[in-house]
Amino acid sequence: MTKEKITDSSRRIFINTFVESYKKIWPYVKPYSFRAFLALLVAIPLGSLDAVIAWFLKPYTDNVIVARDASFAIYIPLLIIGFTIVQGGLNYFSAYLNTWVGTKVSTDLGRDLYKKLLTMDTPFFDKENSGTIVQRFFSDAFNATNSLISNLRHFLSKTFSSISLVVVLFLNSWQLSLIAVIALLIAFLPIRYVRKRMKNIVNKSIVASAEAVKANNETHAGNKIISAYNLQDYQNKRYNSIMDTTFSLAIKMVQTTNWLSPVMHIVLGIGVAAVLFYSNNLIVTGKITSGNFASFLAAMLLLYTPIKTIGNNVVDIQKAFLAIERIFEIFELKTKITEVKNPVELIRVEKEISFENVSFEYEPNKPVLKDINLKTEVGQTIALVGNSGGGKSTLVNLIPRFYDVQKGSIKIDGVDIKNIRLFSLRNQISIVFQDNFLFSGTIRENILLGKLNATEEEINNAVKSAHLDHFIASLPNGLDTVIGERGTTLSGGQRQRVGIARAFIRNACIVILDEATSALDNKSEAVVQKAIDNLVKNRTVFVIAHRLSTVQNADKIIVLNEGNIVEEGKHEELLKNLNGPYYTLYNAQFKHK
Ligand SMILES: Nc1ncnc2c1ncn2[C@@H]1O[C@H](COP(=O)(O)OP(=O)(O)OP(=O)(O)O)[C@@H](O)[C@H]1O
Repeated sequence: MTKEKITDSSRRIFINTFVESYKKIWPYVKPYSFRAFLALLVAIPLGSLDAVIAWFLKPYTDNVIVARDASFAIYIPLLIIGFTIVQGGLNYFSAYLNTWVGTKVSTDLGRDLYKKLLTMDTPFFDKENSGTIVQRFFSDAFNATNSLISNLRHFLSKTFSSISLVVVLFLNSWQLSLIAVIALLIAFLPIRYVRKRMKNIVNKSIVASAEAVKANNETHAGNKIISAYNLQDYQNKRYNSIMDTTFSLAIKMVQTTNWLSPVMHIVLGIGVAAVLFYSNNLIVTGKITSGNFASFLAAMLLLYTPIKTIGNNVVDIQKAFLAIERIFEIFELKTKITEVKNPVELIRVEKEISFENVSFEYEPNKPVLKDINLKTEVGQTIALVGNSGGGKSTLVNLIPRFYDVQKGSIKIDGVDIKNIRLFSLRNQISIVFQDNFLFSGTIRENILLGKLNATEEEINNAVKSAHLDHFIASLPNGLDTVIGERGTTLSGGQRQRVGIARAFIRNACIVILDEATSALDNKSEAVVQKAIDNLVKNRTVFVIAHRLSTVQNADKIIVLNEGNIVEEGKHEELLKNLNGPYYTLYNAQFKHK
């Protein structure tokens, strides 16, 4: 490709991105287009007023300085006061309008980004770290729109200021103006070369600041491990290395962009020198008056500030556009878990849930479940046991479609769950994990998450069934007691029972218990087990438990090792097979006890 072609295509890319970015952000500006338009209009007189001083110098020089006619100068103080008041008022109005529109746009964008985040699926959250999510779904949107709006405001007023000053230049002398304009154009040339290099640095900076946010999040979540293992120095070193990267990227950015200003300064300086050199001839031959020259020079010098500001603004606007590109990339993110057209509504499970030749892998060619066939009738309890990493959690995670099977299918009453409306499928499932996530807020709010419109009676019922009633009665604020973030002010058993109450109030026909009692001591386990017994009554249950004592009453026990069902049956039947994996597991637990 020739040099011109490269230049031409990079210019096209720049203009296209500019237009594309605007097209994308337009729906967000549209509802406020009147104010946005007004803000734009205000920028015209605000910028153009800069030229008044320069233009004024011509009659002033010709009348007062050259012709010595003082009467002309009488109104000047009044004019200056009036002019300043108008410009001050316009400045305030422009800042107000721009901030109003900008903040509206950025908060609307923030709302939509959060809405998008809520639609993302488990495979997405497995892949993205918390820092990247904060950065991409939150910080980027606010920084980009705020920077865009404020830079755009200055860009507009300074552009109008430049245009009006250029008009003054031409009104005074077209010959000198040509020299000045050529100098300005040359000064602007380097701007577009900067963009490509910036993009790379900006992308790296985003990764670095996402790492910093992640490190802060992990320090909060893992504070006990950090204290217990004296990891302060270790964490500090890791954080320092992130900060070093941030610093070197910031410097790289300065090196990439900050040469623009001095280069423009030098080119414009050469322009002023050329104008002065040529103007001697024009004045001597009487082609321009002294007033023309004074006004021209003032306009040219005044032009330097807005042009320089525009240079910086363009760099910042480009940064904002790069951020906007990234924001709109988020809106285009596709989830792996999708819904078919016209999905079936799941009202309740009537007959059975079946796994038919189900195979699954998180990563290509690393099968986690291999050709699983499994059937459970409604109201039955299926227990999953087996070696660690055998695929038990993975298997139950497939039922609410946290992940989709790659081969085979899971069916509810003969309907593939991929054909069921996701909302209705999940509405029929209550899950209790080993570590139930509790949200900041009150105990009541956390229980209500299972069913937002539950009645007081339903809440009390859930509390009783989860064996939480005595504990709640002992609290001064009862159900309205505020628990810390993630429920840190509760014990493990209490947290678990709040999770069970939440699952209970949902009243779903499928219950999944993923090691719901594994983290508890025997005493807490006994209470939680009672709560679980209430939860699973008359429902179809999948239970994963390491303690085999808790699964002895299951209708069917499945032993899952390395992704294969290696044995299945009732407890007593399985124990008869003295060479079988269940017997080995059972024996191992009793020997440990
Ligand atoms: N999100 C994930 N991404 C990639 N691999 C995963 C993911 N979750 C689990 N795995 C892998 O899948 C395999 C099965 O894990 P799974 O959690 O289903 O086993 P498990 O039988 O429940 O184990 P445990 O009894 O220890 O909880 C493991 O090798 C694990 O490393």
